[in-house]
Amino acid sequence: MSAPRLAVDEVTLAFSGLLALDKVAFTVEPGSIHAVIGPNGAGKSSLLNVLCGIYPVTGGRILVDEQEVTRLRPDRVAALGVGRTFQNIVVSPRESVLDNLMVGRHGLTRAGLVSTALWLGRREQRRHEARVREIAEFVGLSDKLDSTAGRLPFGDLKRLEFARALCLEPRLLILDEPVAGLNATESWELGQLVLAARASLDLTVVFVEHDMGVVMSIADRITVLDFGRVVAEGTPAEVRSDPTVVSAYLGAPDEPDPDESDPDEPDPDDSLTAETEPRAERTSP
Ligand SMILES: Nc1ncnc2c1ncn2[C@@H]1O[C@H](COP(=O)(O)OP(=O)(O)OP(=O)(O)O)[C@@H](O)[C@H]1O
Repeated sequence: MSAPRLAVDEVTLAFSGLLALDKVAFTVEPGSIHAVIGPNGAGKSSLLNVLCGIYPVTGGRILVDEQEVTRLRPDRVAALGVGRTFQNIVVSPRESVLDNLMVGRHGLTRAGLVSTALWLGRREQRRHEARVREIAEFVGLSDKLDSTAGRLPFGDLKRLEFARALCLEPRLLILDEPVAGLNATESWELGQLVLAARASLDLTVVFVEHDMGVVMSIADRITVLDFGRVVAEGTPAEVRSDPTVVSAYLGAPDEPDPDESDPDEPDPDDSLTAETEPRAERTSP
């Protein structure tokens, strides 16, 4: 199955009076990488949660290709090929890397999560394990498969989260702050992995990220949220020069560095800096 189109159509999400999302609308073209950015509290995680069926929308529609997923349960959305990672790493710290990745396969089996350990026949288990090993190799974790997940360095944990989402064989991959907490080199490497996964696995990718170096270097298009509303949308070049975005979220661009040595590798200290401090409580949506 090929990479799907995602359509977010006037989606609204209210939490007892607070509009976390206010008629949010955008389209993600098949095979593209789409970033969602905005200040803290803008509604980015809420958006990812409605895309995955974790939060039921208050209004509007979400379509993956022609399939409306708006009111499907998270497991039904996942079964349609929507995989995701979470802002806070969710792995089983006492299990091995291999077992954590095998759990990522449960949605593809008839047995389901409860009986992951009792799965079907040995042949199917071997088939899943072979695929897990390929994915571990792809993300650079093949020599850590027997390690206990809780003992991994943070950079490997982020790769494990990413790999586990890939183990679902998603068509639409949703990443919540994939490089948060990583250093500049690790962030750049994970960004390159997202690009490689899109190319080799034929994925559509939606991700939330505060690291503007990564956003600007891997996103095809960017949607900017503020107070639950779309305030800008466009290519990285369009968004970084949009005065509304610059004043609401991005700092002013610096002068270009004439000594920049490798134009292919993004400067970890990208000239745009995102506001990541907590914002004052909103007064009106
Ligand atoms: N479960 C919830 N119950 C009530 N309010 C919520 C809930 N989840 C989010 N909110 C509120 O919805 C608004 C949007 O929050 P959300 O977490 O989506 O923002 P965000 O852009 O992801 O922020 P951050 O960058 O800090 O992760 C905030 O005002 C938040 O307090």
